[in-house]
Amino acid sequence: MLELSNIVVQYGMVKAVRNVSLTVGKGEIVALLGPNGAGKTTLVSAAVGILPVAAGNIRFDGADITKRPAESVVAMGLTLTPEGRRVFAELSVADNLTLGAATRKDRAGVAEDIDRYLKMFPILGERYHQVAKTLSGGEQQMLAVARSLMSRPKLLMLDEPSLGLAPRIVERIFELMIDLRKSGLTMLVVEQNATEALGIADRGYIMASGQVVYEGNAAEMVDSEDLMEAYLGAGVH
Ligand SMILES: Nc1ncnc2c1ncn2[C@@H]1O[C@H](COP(=O)(O)OP(=O)(O)OP(=O)(O)O)[C@@H](O)[C@H]1O
Repeated sequence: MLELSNIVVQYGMVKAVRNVSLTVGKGEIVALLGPNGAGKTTLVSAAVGILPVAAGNIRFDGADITKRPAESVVAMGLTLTPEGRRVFAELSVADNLTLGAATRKDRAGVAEDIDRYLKMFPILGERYHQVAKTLSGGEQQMLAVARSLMSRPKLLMLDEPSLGLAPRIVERIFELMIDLRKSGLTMLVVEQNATEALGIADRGYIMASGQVVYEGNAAEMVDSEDLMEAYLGAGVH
């Protein structure tokens, strides 16, 4: 469904992503792991058109999207929930959700989806008219995910969805990903919680210093203590 080939992304003269190739098949959950500064956020930002690629090719759902602007990529069904619970802080939960559907024209479908996601995230229903900045960290992350889902993605990329959240909320986020997969969503998840991410993923990639240093079957990766130790060190819980 998504095919990144030999991607290079630069900040000025610095190559943050160096020749990375990665694929996500329909229905898969793929985990993208690696230490701080490895280039994971840069890679997913480039994949959705937020950052330009200096070289390489991006294909999504049969089309070349390498040079497409971000809005057009979202409209095609490839959406990123960025790192750091980025919601519109001054807007209500309701407005955040509606804005998530900005690329859609089917009003009735949007209303149905709001109902659906309020059922999936009951806390957002309780806080429906509250401004987002008054929500707890976990609630804001739920809102960020729900807002992304409002664009009706075929493939959702989640950048560190569990970052800074209490263990109980982290567990809830991972359960949610399992539910979303059952509903047919394909996902790429960037995570520091390597063990948990590989626990729900089919395959995993490990990046270090801008490159993919390992890729493999998630169950085999999580069982390999040497691998986890070598590449992920303190990131392993
Ligand atoms: N806007 C920027 N300008 C210059 N350098 C940047 C910028 N954003 C990131 N970098 C650099 O690019 C490299 C990759 O950063 P990136 O945020 O993609 O890593 P990451 O794997 O997502 O890390 P983390 O797990 O800490 O979020 C780092 O060396 C970082 O300092």
